[in-house]
Amino acid sequence: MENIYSTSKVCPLPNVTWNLEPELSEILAKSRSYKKLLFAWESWHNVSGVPVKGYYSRLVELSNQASQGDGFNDTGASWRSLYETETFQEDLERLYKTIEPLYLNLHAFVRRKLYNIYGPKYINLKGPIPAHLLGNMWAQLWNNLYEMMVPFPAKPFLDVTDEMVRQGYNATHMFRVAEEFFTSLGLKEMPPEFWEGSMLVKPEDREVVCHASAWDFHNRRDFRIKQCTTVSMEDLSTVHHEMGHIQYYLQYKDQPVGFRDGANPGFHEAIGDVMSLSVSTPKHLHEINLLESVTSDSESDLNFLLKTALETIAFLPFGYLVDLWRWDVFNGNTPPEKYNSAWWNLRTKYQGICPPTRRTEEHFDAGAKYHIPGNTPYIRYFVSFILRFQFHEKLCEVANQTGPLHTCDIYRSTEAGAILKKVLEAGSSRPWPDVLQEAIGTREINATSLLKYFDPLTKWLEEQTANETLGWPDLDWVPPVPE
Ligand SMILES: O=C(CCC(O)(O)[C@H](Cc1ccccc1)NC(=O)c1ccccc1)N[C@@H](Cc1c[nH]c2ccccc12)C(=O)O
Ligand SMILES: [Zn+2]
Repeated sequence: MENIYSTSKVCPLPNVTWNLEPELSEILAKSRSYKKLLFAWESWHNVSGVPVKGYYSRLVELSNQASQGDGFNDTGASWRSLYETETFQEDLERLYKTIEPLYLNLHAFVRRKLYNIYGPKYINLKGPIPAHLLGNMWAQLWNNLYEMMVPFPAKPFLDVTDEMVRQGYNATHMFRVAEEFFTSLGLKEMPPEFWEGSMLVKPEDREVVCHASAWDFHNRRDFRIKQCTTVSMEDLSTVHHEMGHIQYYLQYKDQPVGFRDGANPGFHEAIGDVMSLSVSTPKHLHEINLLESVTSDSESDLNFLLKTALETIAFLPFGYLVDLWRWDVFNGNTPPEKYNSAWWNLRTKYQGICPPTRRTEEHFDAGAKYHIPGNTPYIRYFVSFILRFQFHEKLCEVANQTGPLHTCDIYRSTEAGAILKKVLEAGSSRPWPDVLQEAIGTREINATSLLKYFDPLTKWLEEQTANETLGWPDLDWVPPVPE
């Protein structure tokens, strides 16, 4: 299934082939042509999803057998057990409810902006947003819409992709920049084996799994990243994300092998992204010469907060629903003949999006997202996106970063690095609530820090959407298919 996903191609013309990376992702990110976006979206979902459906239902059977052999009811139960919390699913629902109001405001704001671009034919101001218009193949990150909805365009533009290209950035340099951020905190540098063994760009001569990943070879020396890096700000974030995994590996490499894991899977996913919260600030981008001028006033702050919300708040419903769908598949509530309707029910219920064209049970749209054919759990990202802000708040405090949380940059703070180092070297040797308590003074994962971070934006978004319909009461609306 991973091979089908990684080698699927769309051929719009006889001698033109589009892979997911980079061609199709770039179209979803940059095109504003409704029809071109629809072609790319529908082609990818058909070519990558449909062929894996049969294999997937077989994987569910085999995986459940293995999990039952381990004493679990099904694979979903096995995956959830890693969080060692009896009330895990209730905790998640409560977490989601605390951030849902902010998501609804962001959704209404973005829908109105898309209405101004695509018009009433394709955007229903009381309905879900067509899934192919959000700048990302899965509508999971909306950062590529930022340039179309900058609140105060007169301020410096915060996506530094063009500047990175202009300065001749390449993949290796992006990884060096990320490494330098980690070492500035007193954390470890990448060992020589990392630079020798990693695959940082898509090779010309062979098919590879382009979905980024970080690997521990369990010999306490070899740690590698495989990433088809392109020069963009979005990929700079992924570089930090992957290097966060390597830093965790490096810090816990002397633990017994059974403890060489994150305190829980959400911890492993959060480390690199905590760095990104500092790196993406205008102040930091200016410091590393990617942003010519930096203005610190409330309008610039709102520009930055909106961009960050498009990369984090927008993700939360998707981060939540993927395993809501999968847990029901593993426990039998969702049989193969309901895979696609169950997927789209959740996609509309939580994300407020709809398929841009009719989807049937002939299709398997969950299979068009790496982690399904790759059989990689997903709730870890939802947990990490919340946890990231709790770490950020604490690290900013110890870094003596006064001022609003969203302007904080922990760069060069060895005090902040020391807090993180203790978390990382513990690996999974102690229960995660103990590790969290020792690091930031609370035993629970909660959205308080996240809501505090976005507070200025929340108020502004509420004003902006005062006359909008929040949510998508026209639940069953779908856009017309363009002639
Ligand atoms: O999938 C990834 C990054 C890939 C990974 O680093 O999480 C990778 C996935 C993977 C797992 C297992 C086999 C192959 C790939 N996970 C790891 O490399 C990894 C490393 C150590 C421990 C656990 C996982 N991100 C998710 C969520 C995400 C989207 N945008 C983001 C921005 C920042 C952080 C995460 C995301 C996604 O793309 O949908
Ligand atoms: Zn990851």
